[in-house]
Amino acid sequence: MNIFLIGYRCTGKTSVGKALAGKLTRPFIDADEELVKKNRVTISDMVAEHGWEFFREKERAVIKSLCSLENHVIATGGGAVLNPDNVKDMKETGLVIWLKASAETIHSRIIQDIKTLEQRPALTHKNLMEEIKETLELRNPLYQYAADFAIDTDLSDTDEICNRIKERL
Ligand SMILES: Nc1ncnc2c1ncn2[C@@H]1O[C@H](COP(=O)(O)OP(=O)(O)O)[C@@H](O)[C@H]1O
Ligand SMILES: O=C(O)C1=C[C@@H](OP(=O)(O)O)[C@@H](O)[C@H](O)C1
Ligand SMILES: [Mg+2]
Repeated sequence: MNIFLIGYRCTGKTSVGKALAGKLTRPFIDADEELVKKNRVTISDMVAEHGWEFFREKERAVIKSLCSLENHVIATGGGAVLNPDNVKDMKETGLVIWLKASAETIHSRIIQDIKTLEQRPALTHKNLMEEIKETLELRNPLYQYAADFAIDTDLSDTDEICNRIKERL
């Protein structure tokens, strides 16, 4: 079984995934890193040039191929659950863990993370806090449906989050 990490931007899927894979001595793969390597373009440039629909098609291709792996820890991008085929494949081939955080926590991590510029182009025309709240409201039912269980990340560091995940495995 693979372990898939899902959740909104900056809930820690990439950082927790890496650390968890280390602790479980399993290989780690980040779907966004794969997409960038395969297409040789940053997410921001891809979306600026071709739009979100194009990005979602590339993301689907990556997730589909990662679902054929075994025993990997796989960090997805925050919007992977928008495609029901991704959700179906992840549920069939692994355990799906939802990392959660409040809109305030997400906002503060997004504006502080150096990778935001290349990796997290705006999803809407709203200001960042409104975008987060509105998008969370739309996506929360999708994360909920996809996930086997959820972990709150607001008050814990990566190490604590890994330990809490390990307790649930
Ligand atoms: N539990 C946490 N506590 C504090 N900062 C965190 C935590 N998890 C992630 N971060 C920070 O948030 C930013 C985004 O983390 P990342 O792992 O890339 O999230 P995601 O892959 O979900 O977008 C990084 O700057 C990271 O250091
Ligand atoms: O929430 C989203 O729609 C996205 C999240 C990003 O990944 P992270 O969740 O790792 O930031 C990246 O896949 C892309 O910018 C789209
Ligand atoms: Mg990530």
